[in-house]
Amino acid sequence: MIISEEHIKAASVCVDRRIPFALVIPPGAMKSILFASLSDGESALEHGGKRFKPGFFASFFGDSPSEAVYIPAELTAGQLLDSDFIKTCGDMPEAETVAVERSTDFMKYCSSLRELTATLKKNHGKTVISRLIAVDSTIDPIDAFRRYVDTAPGGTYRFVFYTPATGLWIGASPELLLSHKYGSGVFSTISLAGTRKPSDDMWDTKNRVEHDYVTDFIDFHFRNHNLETDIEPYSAVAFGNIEHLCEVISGRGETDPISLLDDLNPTPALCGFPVDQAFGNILSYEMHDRKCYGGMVGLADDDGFAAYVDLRSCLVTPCKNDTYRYNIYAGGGITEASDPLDEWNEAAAKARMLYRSVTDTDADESSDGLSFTGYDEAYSHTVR
Ligand SMILES: C=C(O[C@@H]1C=C(C(=O)O)C=C[C@H]1O)C(=O)O
Repeated sequence: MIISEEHIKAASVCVDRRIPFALVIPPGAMKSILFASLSDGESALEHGGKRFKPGFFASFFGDSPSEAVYIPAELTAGQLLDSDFIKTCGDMPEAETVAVERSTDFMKYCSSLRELTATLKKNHGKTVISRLIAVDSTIDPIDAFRRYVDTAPGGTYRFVFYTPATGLWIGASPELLLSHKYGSGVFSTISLAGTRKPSDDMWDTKNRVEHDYVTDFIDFHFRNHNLETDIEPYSAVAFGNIEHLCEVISGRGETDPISLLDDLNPTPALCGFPVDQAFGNILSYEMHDRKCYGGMVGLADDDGFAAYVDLRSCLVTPCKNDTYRYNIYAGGGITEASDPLDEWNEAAAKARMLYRSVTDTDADESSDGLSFTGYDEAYSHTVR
């Protein structure tokens, strides 16, 4: 089992006692890594701001690395499972993040997207708009994470973490934002945007246009940091019943890695282009606060760091009667060529695996109007 019983129990103690923690499985890893700490609010960056401190870090959408929350590996699983030790820890603060929000309304989403596409027909560019899918479930969050890990691709960065500032998040990110070994002169990332069914053998123009905004943006910032960019040929990355258009990108040279990360975050894969226009559109047309969705999550050690985009993720809030509210966030790139129903269904397809993990139903069978209904028919029109 990728997550040991000990880590599952230790993570459950952290959830119950609101102890800041992260349980992480990096891409390709066969074992989970646990971080837990009683200290809260410490900066994730070392003095001088040029490196991350060893540990787990996460940030809100649009925040810079210096604002990231930080969890060092201070407490061991053994300590967390020692009830005498836990008694000495006292009570930790409640999460500051109240997450009991409603799912995005289909009609409002469609009218919003119609307005946005009309604006983009004039101004051009791309904006990523997300949906919120809120679902109540009696499935315990650590169990939901275990179920998600069982189904999410092994190439994803799988995480569950809690801090009072962010609340409790579960995710499986297919998107590397930046990895770097200090002093190596190599910076790695991917351009991941464009979504289709695996059965399709073509990437249509809309997907290519959406994708190229991301590649051009990364290439621009790499060059701006005097890095020599190398872009590998297009590939397809599978995520459940969809796949994404991907280019692996590396940059060679020397630059301040934290400042490069700051410039890349968020890329047009989660925000859009031009950046200011996209931020403005998100504020105007999206109907919820993204919180950590679209921010970053990552790991650092003494040698370097790897930061991923916080996506295919949800915020979990404990509710009454042993139920939990799972707020799943999922979106897609909107251009002047977007059709609202297709985009609605594409976001649903991205959320589907997580939805299944946090509930016992398949989304298609759910009767709560969260609507994955019509996915197959509508989606087949999107992807040509
Ligand atoms: C915005 C999301 O995914 C991003 C958007 C994609 C797209 O628009 O095709 C594809 C992969 C991700 O970069 C999400 O999962 O919520």
